[in-house]
Amino acid sequence: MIEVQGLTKRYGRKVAVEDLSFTVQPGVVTGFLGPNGAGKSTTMRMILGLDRPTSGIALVDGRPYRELRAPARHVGALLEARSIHSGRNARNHLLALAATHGVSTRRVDEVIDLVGLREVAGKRAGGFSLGMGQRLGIASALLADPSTLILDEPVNGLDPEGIRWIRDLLRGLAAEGRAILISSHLMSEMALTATHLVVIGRGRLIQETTVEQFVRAASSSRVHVRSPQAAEFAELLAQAGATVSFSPATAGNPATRAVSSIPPQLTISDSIEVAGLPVERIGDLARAHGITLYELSPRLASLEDAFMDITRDAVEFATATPSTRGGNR
Ligand SMILES: Nc1ncnc2c1ncn2[C@@H]1O[C@H](COP(=O)(O)OP(=O)(O)OP(=O)(O)O)[C@@H](O)[C@H]1O
Repeated sequence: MIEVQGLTKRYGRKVAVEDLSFTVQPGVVTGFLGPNGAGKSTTMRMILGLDRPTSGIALVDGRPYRELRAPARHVGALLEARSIHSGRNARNHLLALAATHGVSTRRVDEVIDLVGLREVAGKRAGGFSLGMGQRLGIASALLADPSTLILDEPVNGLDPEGIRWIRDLLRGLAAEGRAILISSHLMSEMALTATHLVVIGRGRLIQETTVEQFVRAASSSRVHVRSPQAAEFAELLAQAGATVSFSPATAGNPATRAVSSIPPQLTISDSIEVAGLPVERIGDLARAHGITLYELSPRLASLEDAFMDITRDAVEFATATPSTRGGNR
C-alpha cells in the first residue's frame, strides 16, 4: 500500500510536485495519469526513495522507503530508465539481483517463466528488444514477490500480445491483494487495466477517483435510442420533458448496412439522441407505452476524452492549433 501525504518537490525554482496526497490501495490497479511534465516520475522516484521530498511524506506499507528493512519485499518497481547490465544475460542479471535481496534461484526461474523470457534467458540483455527489456524489468520488479508494484509506462515497447499479457498479469497480481500503481499515456490501455485513477497536472492532484466515475463525470447526459417506433417514442419523450434529436444517417452508412442484424426497414429516423432524462426513465417509458427498443445506451466519453477534458488547463507543453488564416506572415 502506498500513502502519499502533502508531497512537494522543488528543483530550484521549478515546482515539480506540489502538496500531493493520494493512496494506492491493495487489491486494485491504480492508474497514474497526467500530461507530460505533470510530476508522475518525480512522485514515483520519491515513493521509491530515489529523490528526497522538499516536504511531505511518501509511505510504503506505512513506512518511508528508506526505513523499510527489506524494501524489495515491499515494493518492486519498473522505472522508465532501465539499469540493466547489457553484457549480462537475463538470468544472470536476475540471479545477481536475487543474491542482493536474498531471493532463491527457484524464484528467479519462476519469474523468468512468468514474464515469458525462458527461451532467451541465456541471451545478453544488451541485445534485447524494447519489449523484451520491459519484460526483464518486470521480472526484476516481481523478483522478491513484493506487496506493492510501481510501474512507469510498463507497456512501452510491448506488442499487442505483450500489452494483453501485462494487462492480465497486473489484474491477476492485484486480485492477489497487491497494490499496483502504473503510469501510461495509452488511455485505452489504462481504461482496460486500471480500476482506480490518480490524475495530476502541474504537480498537483486533479482527481483521485475510479475509472468509471472519472469517465461518467466527463460524459454528456445524452442517451442514444434506436427503435422502429422512434417518431412515436420521440413525442412521448418530449412530453416527459426530454429534448430529442434525430441522429444523422445510419442507414446511409454502408458499414451499418453491412450488418445483417439491422432490419432493412430501419432508416435514419430510427435513431434518436435524448437529453434531459435518465436512461432508466427512458427504458421505463418505452415499456409503459409498448415501444420496442433495439438500443438504449448512455453516451459515455472515452477515458481519453475525459482525460483531455480534465487536464486541459494543466498541460505544460500545449500544442498550438494550426491556424487556417495564416496570421503570422
Ligand atoms: N532533476 C530535475 N531537475 C529539474 N527539473 C526537473 C527534474 N526532474 C524533473 N523536473 C521537472 O519536473 C517536472 C515534472 O517532471 P516529471 O518527469 O516528474 O513529469 P512526468 O509527469 O513524469 O512527465 P512525462 O509524462 O513526460 O514522463 C517537469 O517540468 C520536469 O521538467
